[in-house]
Amino acid sequence: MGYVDVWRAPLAQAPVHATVALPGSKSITNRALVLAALADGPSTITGALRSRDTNLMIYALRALGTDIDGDGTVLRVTPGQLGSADIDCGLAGTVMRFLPPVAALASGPVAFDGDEQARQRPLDTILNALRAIGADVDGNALPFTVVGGASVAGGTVTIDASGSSQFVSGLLLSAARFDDGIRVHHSGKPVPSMPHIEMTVDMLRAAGVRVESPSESTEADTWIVSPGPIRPVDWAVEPDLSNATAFLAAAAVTGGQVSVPSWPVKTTQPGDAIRDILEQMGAHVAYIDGTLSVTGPKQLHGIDIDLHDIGELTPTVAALAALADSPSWLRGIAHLRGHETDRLAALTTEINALGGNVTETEDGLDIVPAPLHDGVWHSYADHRMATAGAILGLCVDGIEVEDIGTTAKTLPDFTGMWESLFH
Ligand SMILES: O=C(O)C1=C[C@@H](OP(=O)(O)O)[C@@H](O)[C@H](O)C1
Ligand SMILES: C=C(OP(=O)(O)O)C(=O)O
Repeated sequence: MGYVDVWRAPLAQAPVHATVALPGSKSITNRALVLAALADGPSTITGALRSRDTNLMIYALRALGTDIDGDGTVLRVTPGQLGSADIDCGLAGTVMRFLPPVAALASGPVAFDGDEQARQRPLDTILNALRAIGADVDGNALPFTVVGGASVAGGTVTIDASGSSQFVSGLLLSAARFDDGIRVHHSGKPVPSMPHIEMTVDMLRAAGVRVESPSESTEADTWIVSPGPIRPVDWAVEPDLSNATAFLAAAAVTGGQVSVPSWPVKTTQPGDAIRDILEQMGAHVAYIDGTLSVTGPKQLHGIDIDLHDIGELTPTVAALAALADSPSWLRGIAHLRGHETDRLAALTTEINALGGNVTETEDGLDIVPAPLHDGVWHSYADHRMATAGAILGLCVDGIEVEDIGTTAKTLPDFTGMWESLFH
């Protein structure tokens, strides 16, 4: 038998009371790094997340020719000539979807590979889109090679982005550097995670790039980026609100109170939606002087919710729902089958293995609360599966989370931060 790395999730003996400062957002950090590498001068990034996904982005951009200085949360990024490189994507969607368009601008071949599980994640949409706008790409999934030709024609491309918003974000982030910019038209079922595309558009605009998004253009589902320079920016990264949701959930399920400082007043991060979700489930949420505080009720209630725009929150919401006093229906998240793992299957299997009653539907999960018991919670190399196990472990004695270390994808000190909830 092989060695299984298990972590005994702490049971909350009393309501959790804590203030938790979260490190920077993965999504904002990795966008800032790409834009800084493509800019026409040096940028700084403060409050950068340092985690597996962001370190992979840093190593990849350095390999491509970018100078990135600083080993902490303050980074100085100086763009360089983009050239041949070998890129390890790990399991990071942002690396495998944001960098192929950058690689197309390099002066030679750029080989991409990643974790075993990453080879299952959908990529053909963006690789085909790159071919359609003049890039030379060999392969349709990891491993693949982009043979950079120092420039990309750009122009109009129609894609089906119903599998991931990152296909659109990836194309838009580099497009100002294409000869003709880009006009991306989506055709297919609705695009998920739209706030993440708004995040891309907002950050491009902050870097001086002209972008038309569907809300302003006459054409639905169409984004247009004009060719032109990407300006250097001093980026200040917001805390990662998706990672914050697990800690806020700790208050919600134990009847305690957790506060997260530096919660942005206005943000495109999907994690902001946890405020409404927790209120709907019966928690009290207060936002005072930039600090978000959640106070848990005696008992949480179920929720009927479309998570299409905020799919990243599903593992947290599923854990909350499994501990509620009435059924929940989580809808609009078929695309989660292409995340780090098939999250719909993983959540169903793992909650049911503890005695739960979850049914996987075509586009989500039906969760009927049932008494849960001890057992091993498998993570499937998915950071958010691991944190969902930790949430359940607060209320169910004897949950052992296998591969808790996988949380390092976006939060290297997860266990330290989680254990600090009890001091
Ligand atoms: O652009 C981004 O930073 C992200 C977009 C979303 O991807 P999908 O649209 O594939 O869900 C999200 O789930 C992922 O965690 C991060
Ligand atoms: C889907 C996720 O990550 P990725 O950026 O790898 O797609 C996630 O963090 O929930």
